[in-house]
Amino acid sequence: MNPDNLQRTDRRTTEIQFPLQIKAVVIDLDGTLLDTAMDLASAANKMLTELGKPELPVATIQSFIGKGIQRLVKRSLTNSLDEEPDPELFNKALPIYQRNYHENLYTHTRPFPEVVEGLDTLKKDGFRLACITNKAEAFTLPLLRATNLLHYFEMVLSGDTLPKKKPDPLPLLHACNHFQIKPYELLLIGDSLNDAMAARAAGCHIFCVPYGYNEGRGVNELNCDAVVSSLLEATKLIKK
Ligand SMILES: O=C(O)COP(=O)(O)O
Ligand SMILES: [Mg+2]
Repeated sequence: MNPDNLQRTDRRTTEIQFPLQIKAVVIDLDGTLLDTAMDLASAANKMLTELGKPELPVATIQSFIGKGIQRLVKRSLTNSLDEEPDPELFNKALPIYQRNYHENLYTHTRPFPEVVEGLDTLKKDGFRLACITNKAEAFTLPLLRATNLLHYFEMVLSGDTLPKKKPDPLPLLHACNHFQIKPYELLLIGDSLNDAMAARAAGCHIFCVPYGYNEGRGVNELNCDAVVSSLLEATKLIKK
């Protein structure tokens, strides 16, 4: 085992006691609340077709999800995680992507299993709830409304709501300020390295679900307090 893992295991068993005492729960959208990959991938492939480029496998595009729509478009254009496309091509591609995604925002998108049951339980148990996503607000709000999840959340912070998005801690610190709580009284439930890094940087707790989108990084690699099979499972590890 590498020393980093040893340190992490040690920190978990000595400092973390379950059930965790917290006041608010913040939940990631893509890959945690909603299974959006199919609709995100179809919009990317329609964009590629309109630009005369070959389509990509859905699994490839799924591995590009995590850092917002602009990054997803860049990754789809270059078929790589980090390469920058020609700026002119990107400027042409972005509105094509946005139009296609708007047209089919929730054709296949559904909540993952036990999301609704988990949110009902969190609400019944009296936790304050927010959604924090890297997705642009123009897509976030219609999607949460269409899937009947919007009413659970006191606050929704999208990728373009604040000057910085996850993995920056700003959205989580903004939520702590809104709820008037300390960072350690807030739990983020997410699916990716962006969530884990944001939570650690803010000093919040973090649980990860294993079924989401993680840019090719297995959930066990992430520095989180627990891996939970669903939102409903998460409710068993926390108390007010
Ligand atoms: O829009 C993305 O790329 C990811 O969004 P998320 O933060 O809800 O996972
Ligand atoms: Mg996510």
